[in-house]
Amino acid sequence: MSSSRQICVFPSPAELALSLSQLLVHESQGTCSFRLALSGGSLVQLLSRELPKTAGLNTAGWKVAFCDERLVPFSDPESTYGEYKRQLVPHGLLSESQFVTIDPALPVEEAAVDYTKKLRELFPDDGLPAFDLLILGIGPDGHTASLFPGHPLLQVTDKVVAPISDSPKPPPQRITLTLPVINAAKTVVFVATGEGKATILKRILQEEESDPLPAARVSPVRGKLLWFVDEPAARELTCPVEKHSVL
Ligand SMILES: O=C(O)[C@H](O)[C@@H](O)[C@H](O)[C@H](O)COP(=O)(O)O
Repeated sequence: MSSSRQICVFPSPAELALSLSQLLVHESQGTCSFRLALSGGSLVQLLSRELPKTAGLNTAGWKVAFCDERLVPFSDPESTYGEYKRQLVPHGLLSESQFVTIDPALPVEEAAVDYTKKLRELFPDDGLPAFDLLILGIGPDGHTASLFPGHPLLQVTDKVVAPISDSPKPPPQRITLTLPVINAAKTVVFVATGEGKATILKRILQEEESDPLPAARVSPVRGKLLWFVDEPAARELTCPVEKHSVL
């Protein structure tokens, strides 16, 4: 478990989204290059509602990649990039060229290799890509990105991006950042809302299991780990948390 873990509890998803947007302003200000990786699921709506109205946000130097992506055409409602594009590009907040996207026409193994090359261009130095900020979600099974409990991908240490073709959460074919890349990030923020996440959140944050859930394996090597959760998701937690109210 990370020693610098910070658990921030918000009364509602709206307050959480406001704080997350302020974190993005804070982390990206004063840098000419800000490399961010986003997740799909409910995070898309949460960010898309809040970011366009966030004061002080300068996205000019942003490059936006994905913690995982579903191998479907961008026009498919299941495409994570497709959803962000539909929500954020019309506002002029980000342009299409700022996103680092998969090639959904490739077979899944080749899509992972192709995405690795694109990330290597984004991080020209040797070694593991170290994103400035990663935003992750969690599933009710404890998965994060497309790393699922008990799946062999949890053991992968020699790849930046891995393919998965048997994802228990549809669609089955996806690509995902591997754990070493997630743990190389400078800041990792988990976002979890709703009482459907309460039980798994307690397991992830409070129980030291011999075979930890994927989300419990996230512990940035040199970076910081933040949890942004709402009150229903935090309901079962008995560990120290910070209560925030920003509205
Ligand atoms: O492709 C995906 O589905 C996501 O990237 C996935 O990892 C998501 O972040 C979690 O499943 C949480 O999803 P919710 O926020 O919708 O519960």
